[in-house]
Amino acid sequence: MTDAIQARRSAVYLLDQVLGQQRLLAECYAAGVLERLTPEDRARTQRLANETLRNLERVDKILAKYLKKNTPLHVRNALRLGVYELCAGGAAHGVVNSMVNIVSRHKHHGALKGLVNAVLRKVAANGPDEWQKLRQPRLPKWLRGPLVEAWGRDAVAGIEAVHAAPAPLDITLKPGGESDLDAELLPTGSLRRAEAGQVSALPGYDAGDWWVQDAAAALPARLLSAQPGETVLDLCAAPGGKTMQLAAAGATVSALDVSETRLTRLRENLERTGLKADVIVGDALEHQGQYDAVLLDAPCSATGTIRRHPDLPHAKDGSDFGALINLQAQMLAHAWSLVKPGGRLVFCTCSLLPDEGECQVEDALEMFADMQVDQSTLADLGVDSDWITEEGGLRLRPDYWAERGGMDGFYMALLRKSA
Ligand SMILES: C[S@@+](CC[C@H](N)C(=O)[O-])C[C@H]1O[C@@H](n2cnc3c(N)ncnc32)[C@H](O)[C@@H]1O
Repeated sequence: MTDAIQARRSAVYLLDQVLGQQRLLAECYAAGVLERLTPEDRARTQRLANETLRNLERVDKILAKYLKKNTPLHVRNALRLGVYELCAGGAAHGVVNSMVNIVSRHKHHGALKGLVNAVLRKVAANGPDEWQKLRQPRLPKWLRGPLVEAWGRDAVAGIEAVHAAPAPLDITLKPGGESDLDAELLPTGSLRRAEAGQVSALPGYDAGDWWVQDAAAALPARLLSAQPGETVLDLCAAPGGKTMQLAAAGATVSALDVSETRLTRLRENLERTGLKADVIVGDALEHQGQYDAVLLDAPCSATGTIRRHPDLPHAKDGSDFGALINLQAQMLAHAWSLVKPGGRLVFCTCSLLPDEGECQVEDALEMFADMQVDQSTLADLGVDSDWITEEGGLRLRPDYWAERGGMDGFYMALLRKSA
């Protein structure tokens, strides 16, 4: 049994954090804000916060009719959640009572419970019909502009259409692992289930036969094609999806990340799957050594993961992207110094912005005379040839394979060093 009010109260708190404090949901979860909830209530809270944020444009359009601009954020967020639930078919009685209860307990805004009751009753009567007529939610202007410039209006509308629904559950199978998962096998080798459900209850989870990894995110390690016995450095490794692929391929893997907290999750993942890697806490820019192959999954805007993280467009405004682009260029240059002559490097980011993908590789190719793009493993990935870019990398977008459920946005390229 879930505690509906508890989950709703926690979801409103999360909305306050994202829309008031510009905190990402992942930061809230890492800080333990949902720790006291049962697994069921935690899942319900996350779903409510995610879906309200995914549909915020529609929700606010409906609320605008009934609400003054200066309504306090906490009250507005309780109403936002209420509108989402009512328009998604939630039972009016339960939704309205919960939201009135949540606002009535607020130490400053309790007096506004009557407003909440009145607005939500009107929304219960008219909201679901109005909702049907509203347009598909758009990305915010600061992000939509650059994406339209890069990919065109139709592509961006296609990306927004995929963002409108929750992502499917994609799974990477350990070689020889349990495959009785009732899932579709994608041409790229990932398994896909339409609904996530309780991941840890699926067959083979406890035995460590597989891990959750978006189909696009599974491709950089396959592009690198690590061989048994090779020394491979995974430079920004946590929480370890790619580390596990490299280790499962039989490589001798070093997994480095600057975040001790995120590395804890990487260690747990390795333990569950029985895979091995040398785990290093450190700054990628200071690491030294020589490796047969390096995988650099650089920190980025994460704009390719919005359907999984619908909070991102609301918590961010693009002001930190310039610093990330500079950091990626520095990391790529340093990572290149760690590759042995004749060795290779995969550079990748889960971004939709060419500045964090294609442009980085074009700049690096100009800077390093001993760097070439290697396309030899692209044909083995099961991707459409249209997705291969001019410089020989691979561009993936959420609207690709939309009829199958789409994929995360990603860029990746395999770079070979002269012997
Ligand atoms: C895109 S995530 C990596 C995801 C990971 N490769 C996977 O497949 O599970 C980027 C990572 O870069 C790490 N990071 C950021 N700055 C770093 C730095 N200076 N040195 C090392 N790691 C860094 C972050 O902590 C984060 O875990």
